[in-house]
Amino acid sequence: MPGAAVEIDGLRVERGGRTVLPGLSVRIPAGQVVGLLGPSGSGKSTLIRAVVGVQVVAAGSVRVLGESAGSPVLRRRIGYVTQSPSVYDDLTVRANVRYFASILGASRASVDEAIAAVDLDSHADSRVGRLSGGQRSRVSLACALVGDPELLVLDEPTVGLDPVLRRDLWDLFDRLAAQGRSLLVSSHVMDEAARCDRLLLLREGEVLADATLPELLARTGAEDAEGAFLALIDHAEETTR
Ligand SMILES: Nc1ncnc2c1ncn2[C@@H]1O[C@H](COP(=O)(O)OP(=O)(O)OP(=O)(O)O)[C@@H](O)[C@H]1O
Repeated sequence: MPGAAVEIDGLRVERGGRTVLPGLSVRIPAGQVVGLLGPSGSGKSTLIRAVVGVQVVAAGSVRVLGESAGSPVLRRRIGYVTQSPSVYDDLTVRANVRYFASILGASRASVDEAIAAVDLDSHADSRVGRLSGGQRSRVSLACALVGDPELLVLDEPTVGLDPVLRRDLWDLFDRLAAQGRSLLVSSHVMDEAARCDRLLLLREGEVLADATLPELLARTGAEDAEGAFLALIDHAEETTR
């Protein structure tokens, strides 16, 4: 197994007076696409926030690329895309990506590369406020890619995208991983599990499974990711009853 991009030990997070992550420990390998899956409210976004260093943590440690999560030196090494696109509506696609490039000290050429990577060349000079929801999320992704990050953390990047765009984005994730980058991608679209090198299934803030899809299928006897996850969740509920 390759080195770790993220190492989490005993992570406890409380939000709104509730314990959301009670004591999570996990290791996310480098150079792979790791899918973070789980029911709504299971803590995926909270875990992602802890990895990028924007979540108040009650206990435990989160190490990212060998540094403490949230450390300023990580800012240039991590690309983070939140669930709602964080881009400027009144600027063009190119101006948005250029803005992030200038913050990160990235080259002009990398602006065009990032726009091409998300297949928005033909909209580079359109104002973001005039784009569709799926196009806006791709602008966000281009802004995250432009700094050439070692770790990309993407919270539901394919929501609202049609099947062709979803496939194209997963192809892009594969290419980025093949270049040695690490990706942590949350999703609740189960067929996307098949595109991940490794899966992390959360349930109620705990890791229910941390395995490859073939391992999960072998363990549960299910035919697909959805069947495997349902079997694991049913099993977990039976044992806690
Ligand atoms: N800002 C907040 N304040 C208080 N509690 C929150 C806040 N955001 C999320 N929570 C709670 O934390 C828990 C985990 O939420 P989180 O957003 O991490 O789940 P998720 O798995 O990403 O869900 P989804 O798939 O619906 O986005 C939920 O019970 C939620 O109610």
